[in-house]
Amino acid sequence: MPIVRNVSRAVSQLLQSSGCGCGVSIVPVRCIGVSPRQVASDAGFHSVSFAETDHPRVLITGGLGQLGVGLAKLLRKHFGKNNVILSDIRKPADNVFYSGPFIYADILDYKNLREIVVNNRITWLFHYSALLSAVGEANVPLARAVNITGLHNVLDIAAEHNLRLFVPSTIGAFGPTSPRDPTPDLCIQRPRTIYGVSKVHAELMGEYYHYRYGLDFRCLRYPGIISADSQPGGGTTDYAVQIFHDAIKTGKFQCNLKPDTRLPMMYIDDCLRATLEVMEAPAEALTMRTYNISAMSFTPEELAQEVQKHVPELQVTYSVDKVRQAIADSWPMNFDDRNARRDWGWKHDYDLPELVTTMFGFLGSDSRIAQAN
Ligand SMILES: NC(=O)c1ccc[n+]([C@@H]2O[C@H](COP(=O)([O-])OP(=O)(O)OC[C@H]3O[C@@H](n4cnc5c(N)ncnc54)[C@H](O)[C@@H]3O)[C@@H](O)[C@H]2O)c1
Ligand SMILES: C[C@@H](O)[C@H](N)C(=O)O
Repeated sequence: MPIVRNVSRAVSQLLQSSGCGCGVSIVPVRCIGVSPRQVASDAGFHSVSFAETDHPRVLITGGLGQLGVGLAKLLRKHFGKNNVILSDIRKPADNVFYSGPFIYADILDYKNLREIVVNNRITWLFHYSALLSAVGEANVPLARAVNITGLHNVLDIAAEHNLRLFVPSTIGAFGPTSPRDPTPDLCIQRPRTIYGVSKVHAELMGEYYHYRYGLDFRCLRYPGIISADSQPGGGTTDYAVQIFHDAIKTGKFQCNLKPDTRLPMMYIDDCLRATLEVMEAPAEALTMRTYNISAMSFTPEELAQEVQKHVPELQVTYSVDKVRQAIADSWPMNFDDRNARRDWGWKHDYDLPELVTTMFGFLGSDSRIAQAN
């Protein structure tokens, strides 16, 4: 009994002393072991010049998905090519492999991840590995492992090595009982997908580590992201990328959501710029550690009409995927991002017309538009 009392006294003292989130010295260090793996010595990022050390040393996990390669490109422009390491468990395409440092990193392998962070003196970590909403429902055990166990590894390593940590969340962190039009930063969050549950968990764990251990955790809830030169990884908002490819290739598009399904969306350049901006924001400016960010919101029907301004002969049909539709029906229709705009000056550049024009500019639709006219 006295032991229990002593322990609970110690815990309550700890909790009281760490409430401000500043300067807490205890971090969740896991048992130190010898890693069986070695980072390749020819990876090309060990010999940095002195000037390069002024910049953050960045690691991106899950970097070969829809967003990671673009993020690496943006960060390399700002911090230098060799200061940004892209990682994934997949094999990179030639152009990605030769554009800057790439390394194999499985976020479920704690020791390997720690070794990469230590050997490369990483100071900022962007944690992009995840299974998205639709693929997550198709393989719940894997989604749980990658999205939850993987996050635990990343959090511990980040806290142990004093990293600034970015973890993206999503509109999918809300559910049918959340206010949907608009959805504020702070409201009820009861998502019905393993993806959403894992992202709420990430938000809460990151904030807990911030207040408990002083971890510099930063998180943005992204809308559905639309990009031209990278493919989405199995989400509910994927249709909004596919329509552009199909419009150009076949002039026919079969949408897997109902025509009036309204969801928040964003062009990739806005999303990546927001990510860099929140990471660079002074800590004093951040009144919260998890922010909604918003740009536009549309339905498949509205997107199709805008696309048809560029490809008038596009034929759109609807064949609803029940799983994706149920997910979309539980997500926000509009996102309230006033806190991000107030605290660190978030401002989107792309609305729907600019998005569609930019996508066709990238995908080289000129010949098709010419044919249509
Ligand atoms: N793309 C969007 O519309 C969107 C919207 C909201 C939030 N997000 C979030 O942004 C992040 C990046 O999204 P994305 O669209 O690039 O995802 P994606 O599905 O395209 O890519 C995820 C990457 O994670 C990797 N991965 C899977 N298991 C791994 C493991 N064990 N170790 C290391 N890597 C592993 C995959 O190989 C893949 O390349 C995710 O966390 C996602 O939840 C994306
Ligand atoms: C919105 C988002 O997190 C992802 N694009 C998905 O649909 O799952």
